[in-house]
Amino acid sequence: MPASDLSRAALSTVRVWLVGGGKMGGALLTGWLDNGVAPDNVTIIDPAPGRVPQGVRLAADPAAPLAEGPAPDVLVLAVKPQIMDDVLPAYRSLGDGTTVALSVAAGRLIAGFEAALGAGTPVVRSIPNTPAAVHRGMTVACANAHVTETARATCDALLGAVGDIAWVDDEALIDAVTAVSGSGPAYVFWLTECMARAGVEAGLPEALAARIARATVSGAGALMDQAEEDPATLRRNVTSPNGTTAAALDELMNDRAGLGPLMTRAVAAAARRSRELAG
Ligand SMILES: NC(=O)C1=CN([C@@H]2O[C@H](COP(=O)(O)OP(=O)(O)OC[C@H]3O[C@@H](n4cnc5c(N)ncnc54)[C@H](OP(=O)(O)O)[C@@H]3O)[C@@H](O)[C@H]2O)C=CC1
Ligand SMILES: O=C(O)[C@@H]1CCC=N1
Repeated sequence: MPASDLSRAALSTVRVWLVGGGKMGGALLTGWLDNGVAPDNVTIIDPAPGRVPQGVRLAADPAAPLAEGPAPDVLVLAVKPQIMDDVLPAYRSLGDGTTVALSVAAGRLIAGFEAALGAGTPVVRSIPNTPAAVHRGMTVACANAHVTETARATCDALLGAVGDIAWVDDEALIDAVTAVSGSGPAYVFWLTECMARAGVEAGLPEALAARIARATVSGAGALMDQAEEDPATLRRNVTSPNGTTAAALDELMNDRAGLGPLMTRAVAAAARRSRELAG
C-alpha cells in the first residue's frame, strides 16, 4: 500500500480535538479533512474560530466535549504560546492516558505539557508553517518517551497531511527549526516585498514591480522544488560571468553587510525568542 494510502487509512478513524482554530490550526484542519480525517471525528475548541467546515463539532470551551466525550486520540494545541498555561489545566483529565497532546506552539517545552497534563502524558512538540494551507508545509516534530509507535504514526499522518515532516530526538533543535521553517515563510514574503520596493526605486510602476517580484519568488520556489540541483547550483545557473546577477550578488553575498550575516542574525533572534517563550 503506498504511504499516502497508509496515511489516509490511519486518519479515517482518528478522533482529533483542535484547541485553537486560528491561522495555523485552520490550515492543519483543512489538510486533515482533505486527507481522510472524518469531519464528525473532529472537534474545534475555540471561542471565535475561523472557518468551521461542515460536520465538524464546535465548542467555545472544553466543558461540553469533555462531558459528552469520547476522548480524542489526539489533542492538538494550537493557541498562542502566551496563553498556553491558562488553557492547559482544563484538559488535565485527558492526561496520563492514551490521548496524545500534539503542540504546534512556538517555544513551549514538552516538560511544560507534562507538568500541566500529567507526567505520563504522551506529548509531541511540533512546529509546522503556514504553507500547510496549500499542502506545502514543513513540520518538524519531537516526541516524549510516552508516545507509542502507533501514536507517533498517527501524529506523523496528521502533520504529514499538510506537507513534509521530519522528526528529531533532540528537543533543543526545535528553537532553531522554529526560526528557520516556522517563521521562514515571513522572511520570504518580506524578501518579495523588498524586491518589489527596490523595483519601484529603480523606476518600475508599482503594480508591475509587485507582480514580477511575486512571480519571481514563487517561480524560483517551484524550480527549487522540482529541480534536482541544489540551491547554490540553481543560483549559479542564473549568474553569468560579469553579468547583472553577479553585480547584485556582490552586494547580497558581502561577508559583512550581505544577506548571509543578516539572515544569521535574524534566525538567531527568532531562536532566542523561541527559547524565551518556553516560559
Ligand atoms: N502562524 C504561524 O505561521 C505559525 C504558528 N505556530 C503556532 O501556532 C499557534 C497558533 O498560532 P496562530 O494560528 O498564528 O494564531 P491565531 O491567533 O491565528 O490562532 C489561535 C486561535 O486560538 C483561539 N483561542 C484564544 N483563546 C483560546 C482558548 N482559550 N481556547 C481555544 N482557542 C483559543 C484564538 O481566538 P482569538 O483570535 O479570538 O483570540 C485563535 O482563533 C501558536 O502557538 C504559534 O506559535 C507555529 C508555527 C507557525
Ligand atoms: O511568530 C511566531 O511566533 C509563530 C511561530 C512560528 C511562526 N509564527
